[in-house]
Amino acid sequence: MEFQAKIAQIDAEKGVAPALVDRFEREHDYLRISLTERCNLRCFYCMPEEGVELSPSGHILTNDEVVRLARLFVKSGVAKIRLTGGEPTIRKGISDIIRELNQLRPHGLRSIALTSNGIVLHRQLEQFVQHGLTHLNISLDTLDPLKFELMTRRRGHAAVLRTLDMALKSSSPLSVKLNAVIIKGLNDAEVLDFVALTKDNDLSVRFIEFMPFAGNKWDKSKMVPSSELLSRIIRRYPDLVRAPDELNDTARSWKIPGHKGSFGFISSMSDHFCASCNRLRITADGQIKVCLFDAKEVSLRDQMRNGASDDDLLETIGRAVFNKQEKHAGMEDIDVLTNRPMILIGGSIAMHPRRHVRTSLRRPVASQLRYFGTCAKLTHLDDKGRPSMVDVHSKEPSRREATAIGRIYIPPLAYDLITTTRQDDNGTNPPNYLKARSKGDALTVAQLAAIMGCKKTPDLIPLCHPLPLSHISVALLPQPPEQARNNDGDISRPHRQPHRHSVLCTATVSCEGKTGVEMEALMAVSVGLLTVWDMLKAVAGKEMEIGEIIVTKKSGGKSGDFSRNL
Ligand SMILES: Nc1nc2c(ncn2[C@@H]2O[C@H](COP(=O)(O)OP(=O)(O)OP(=O)(O)O)[C@@H](O)[C@H]2O)c(=O)[nH]1
Ligand SMILES: C[S@@+](CC[C@H](N)C(=O)[O-])C[C@H]1O[C@@H](n2cnc3c(N)ncnc32)[C@H](O)[C@@H]1O
Ligand code: SF4
Ligand code: SF4
Repeated sequence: MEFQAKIAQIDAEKGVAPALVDRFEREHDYLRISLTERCNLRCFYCMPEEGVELSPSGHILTNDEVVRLARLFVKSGVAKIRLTGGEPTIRKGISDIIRELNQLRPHGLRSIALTSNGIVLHRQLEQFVQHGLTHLNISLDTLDPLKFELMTRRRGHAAVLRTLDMALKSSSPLSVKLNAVIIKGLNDAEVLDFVALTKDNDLSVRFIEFMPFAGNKWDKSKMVPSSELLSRIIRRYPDLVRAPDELNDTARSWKIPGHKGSFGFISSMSDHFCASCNRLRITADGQIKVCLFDAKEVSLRDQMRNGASDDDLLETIGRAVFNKQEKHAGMEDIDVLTNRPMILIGGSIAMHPRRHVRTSLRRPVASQLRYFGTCAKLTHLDDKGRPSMVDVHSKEPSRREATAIGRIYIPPLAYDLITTTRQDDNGTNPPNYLKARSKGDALTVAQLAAIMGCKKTPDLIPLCHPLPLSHISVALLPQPPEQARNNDGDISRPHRQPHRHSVLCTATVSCEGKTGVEMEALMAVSVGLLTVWDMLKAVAGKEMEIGEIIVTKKSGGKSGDFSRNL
């Protein structure tokens, strides 16, 4: 035993393997494993009412696969594993999984944790603890049985309370936390009742900010910032004090002097804790997901079933970890549509039928590889993902040409100003620099700007080669709505707005060189359109819109000719 403790200590001190360290030097020693996509509740904030399409059972990791991955992660430095779901307690064999995880202690696993809704857990809790469970988080959002039914769309309040009671009385040491997702106007008035639970119980209550996931109808106005809840609690308990947080804890904790327990806030939305993030997750169907809010996933299950070695798996894990983002997007920008619902992440039911979510999430193998940069690499990144200019010294120069187009939508008044002689000003009071100018001046300025911008491309786009351009031609064509509809023909493009006035900018650039000139053509169009904006902003600023910038033709070079019909 002493020997095992020694090994555990050495393992703990050696930190995590490089594969578990990301670009921001975050060491990932906490793994969340989802054991199932199923659940016996239907919490409205976690899954859409219509449910989620479940993966076929053969796609879910087997117990052996779960344990194999757990062992690999622990040997690579993971010290804490949390079992989650769906509802992990309804997975057959969970007790065996906990027992097997317990065998990983000599390799450095210190905590075996479980997050559960507590509905059926009271039947197995004692056994789980005997098998090695050390930390239990029970989710309970309300102390009112009727509200419970409203929030979870199922019954079972009494069963959860029974589990909670049993956990608090557990004979073996068990850390018990209670998770409550707080929703404005629904359960935020119960916060003080939850805090009161900490008086006589060694319990950590955590108030969780409502987070957006596919299908959960998240709305900022339903989210109660942690700071607001804290102010309410301070009004009732002015002498509360900060409580120590565990390293990398999601919660900021507080304690009321004399209370046995504590309470805290998981402010994932208003004050994220990404800088100290040490978490990785495996979904029930065996995908590694490096961030809760990142839709990218790669299948460890498929690799295992195709005979991958532990080294192969670790390499895949390493690439995924390396590419982890610094933090999740801001509150309004989180792209919930491409992510899974929470229940499928572990810790999802989709806006779209699951099939659709699947196609965007489960990438075919080739595109997964592309994502991790092994096969079709981004040409401006080197093997380590650092920016690098492409070396073209061995390429033969050839004639290259590219055409790009783009459009700026403008209001009718602005359209009149650039297409009408200003002497007959109709009293609309245009700015001085547009007054008394003849038709087309603004567009001439934009045309010259586009040509100058094109020549500056390598100065602005870091890894673009400077090229000896032989010709730049730029045309800016004002189009009334009818004309846009008649001769443009590109109405079918998704963002096309044929009912609006616009200026279509076309740039064709050519050179005798070793690389293509599409960046130069795109730059010319972009700068031309921005200059139209600048010239018209005094009369049209808020109503203008630039878009539809695309390459329509390219010729020369090894990749051959390309043309995209308008
Ligand atoms: N942003 C973010 N929030 C997370 C993550 N994991 C869990 N959470 C939040 O924490 C809440 C509670 O999740 P739990 O399953 O109890 O896990 P935990 O809080 O990480 O557990 P501890 O190990 O006790 O810290 C979830 O509802 C989320 O709001 C994560 O990786 N990122
Ligand atoms: C997805 S559940 C899985 C484990 C288990 N079924 C449970 O409810 O505890 C894990 C945690 O995520 C929380 N959760 C689910 N949807 C959430 C959301 N939209 N915002 C914040 N937390 C959420 C739940 O309250 C729960 O505490
Ligand atoms: S939070 Fe999600 S997974 Fe957990 S009990 Fe509710 S519906 Fe089930
Ligand atoms: S949002 Fe992503 S990076 Fe931030 S704490 Fe959660 S998992 Fe970590």
